[in-house]
Amino acid sequence: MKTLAENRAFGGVQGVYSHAARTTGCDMTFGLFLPAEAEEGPVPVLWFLSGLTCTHENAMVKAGAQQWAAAEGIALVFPDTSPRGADVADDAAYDLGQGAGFYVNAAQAPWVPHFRMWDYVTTELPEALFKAFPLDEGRQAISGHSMGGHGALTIAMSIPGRFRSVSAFAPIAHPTASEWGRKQFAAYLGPDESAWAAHDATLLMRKRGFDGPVLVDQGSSDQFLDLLRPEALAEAMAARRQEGAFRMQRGYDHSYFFISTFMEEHVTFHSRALYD
Ligand SMILES: N[C@@H](CCC(=O)N[C@@H](CS)C(=O)NCC(=O)O)C(=O)O
Repeated sequence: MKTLAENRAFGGVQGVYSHAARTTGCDMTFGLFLPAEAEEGPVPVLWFLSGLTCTHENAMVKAGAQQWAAAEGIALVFPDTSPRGADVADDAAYDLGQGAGFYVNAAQAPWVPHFRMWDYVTTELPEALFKAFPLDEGRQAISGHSMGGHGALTIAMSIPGRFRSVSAFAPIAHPTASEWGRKQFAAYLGPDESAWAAHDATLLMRKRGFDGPVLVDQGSSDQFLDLLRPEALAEAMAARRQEGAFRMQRGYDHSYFFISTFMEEHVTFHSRALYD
């Protein structure tokens, strides 16, 4: 584990670290905010998965989460969104390849050797984090934006018991019925659509839901609404009688101005579950 930066923030430390990852076969960089309480012992942790074109850095510098996490004594993890490097496959489009890992394990060329973001985020990074930092493995929550909201929802529903709460900002809510999903699943997972269902938040909500509270915020002026398909997830939550809330926020778009506006509510939402 290499320390790239550590800055004092809100009484805690905002760090950036990198490590050689076996799942993705390349060096991976992540951000980790530790609140002051981490000096005394393990603290609860909130994962934040980012969207298309993002690195570990976007949410770390633009979401404004640290002040609220510091107030609640919660750590924040900001993973990267894909493997990276000159020898890692890429695509000219912004929504495929580097910066667009979609939190899946690729099953076909040219993505197979490196694009294993599901394994990286659910297995390898947690192992590395809980070994190296004072984080409480028994108190985890997860959130994310857009492609990262898709990642947060699908991971939370697929690993019952790991996360106490899940939230999302403008998630890609029904990727098997959207070009933000069909294109990438065809590329990474292959043409057999039966393999795609495990990575669709709406389908997972219909099938099993989440054993804990769910909070989804969506801007009504989001420029990507037709690709995100929030109504499908809202319908699935209602049909399942899922604990939680789906909120349309009038006039907000897809940007980090929207995310930072509602970040305090998301952190306190998770804090209630983490300290329950
Ligand atoms: N219009 C963008 C679409 C990508 C986009 O809006 N990405 C969102 C997540 S889906 C984001 O967080 N971008 C980085 C940022 O705003 O810092 C593009 O074509 O590059």
